[in-house]
Amino acid sequence: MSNPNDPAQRDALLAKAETLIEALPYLQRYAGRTFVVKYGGHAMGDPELARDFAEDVVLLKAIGINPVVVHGGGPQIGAMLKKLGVESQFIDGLRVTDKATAEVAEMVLSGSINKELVNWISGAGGKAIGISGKDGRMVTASKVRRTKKDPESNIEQVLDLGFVGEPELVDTTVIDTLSAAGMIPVIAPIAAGADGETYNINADTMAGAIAAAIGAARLFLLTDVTGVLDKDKNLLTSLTPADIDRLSADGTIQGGMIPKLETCVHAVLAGCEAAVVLDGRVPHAMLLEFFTSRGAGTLIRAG
Ligand SMILES: Nc1ncnc2c1ncn2[C@@H]1O[C@H](COP(=O)(O)OP(=O)(O)O)[C@@H](O)[C@H]1O
Ligand SMILES: CC(=O)N[C@@H](CCC(=O)OP(=O)(O)O)C(=O)O
Repeated sequence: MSNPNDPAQRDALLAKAETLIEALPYLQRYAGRTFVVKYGGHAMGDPELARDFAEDVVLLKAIGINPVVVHGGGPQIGAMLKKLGVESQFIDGLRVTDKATAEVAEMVLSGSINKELVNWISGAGGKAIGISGKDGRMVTASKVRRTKKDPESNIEQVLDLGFVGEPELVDTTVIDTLSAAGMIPVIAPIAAGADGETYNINADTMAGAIAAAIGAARLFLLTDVTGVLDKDKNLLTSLTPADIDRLSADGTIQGGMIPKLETCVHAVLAGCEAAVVLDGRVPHAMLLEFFTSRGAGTLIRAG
């Protein structure tokens, strides 16, 4: 039992009090606002990290901030496809998705992973509700179109990624209703298109579109690196959309970091105050980033 009168314990308890006081301006500024948090598939493998993450989300809710969780599950979809003997191809960090792959993606994301995360949050004392973009017609997806210049002919080629979608319309009614009722929405990155087809959406893209539609105070993208790194692997602590254009053009940003930063730019240009790419391997990464003045990861602002 903690005893503030015990000189041996006093310093540690005072340090705890100071940490809480350090958080006070942030609590005052962000009470009633929404934070969209993207939890990546890589981070889900570690039960201790999952428990820490769930506790952070529940703590945010308890202090009056509305967390909205969007989850990934790329490695888990990959593992299931492997069991089924299906190989995946990625273009610019996006999984080329035929009809059968879309079915597997929906099963893994909306089924097992979504409910696992709901369970972690319930275990930490929160009331989480698992949904996908299909529920309440929250997200209407459109088919992603990508082009690439053929290096020999210099002709622009259209790449077909199949049922890979991006959020075209976001109706936040379901999120607003759940949040106002004291619940924590946990969202799988699957949505229907206006054509009625099921689309597989990159989880970062889904999170950014939702953050943009809500006008979130923060978009947190938890991943498996310390943040955005330069060519010498040094952490870039803050970036603007112009910096990101430059880093994309010179090849510093690759693979999964491409949709992540495209999403951040989209969100901050649409009114989300700031997006942060941070290391989900660090226990309580989100709380440390937000409630202390030390900050971690890469902060992206409109300019
Ligand atoms: N400039 C960069 N800085 C940091 N990571 C980068 C960069 N360019 C590419 N990456 C890659 O992006 C990965 C993160 O994206 P991704 O694998 O999609 O993560 P998640 O599953 O968390 O969404 C990193 O592990 C790293 O390999
Ligand atoms: C189109 C596309 O690439 N969709 C992703 C959806 C899951 C995801 O984004 O998961 P992570 O955040 O864990 O990578 C996929 O199929 O892997």
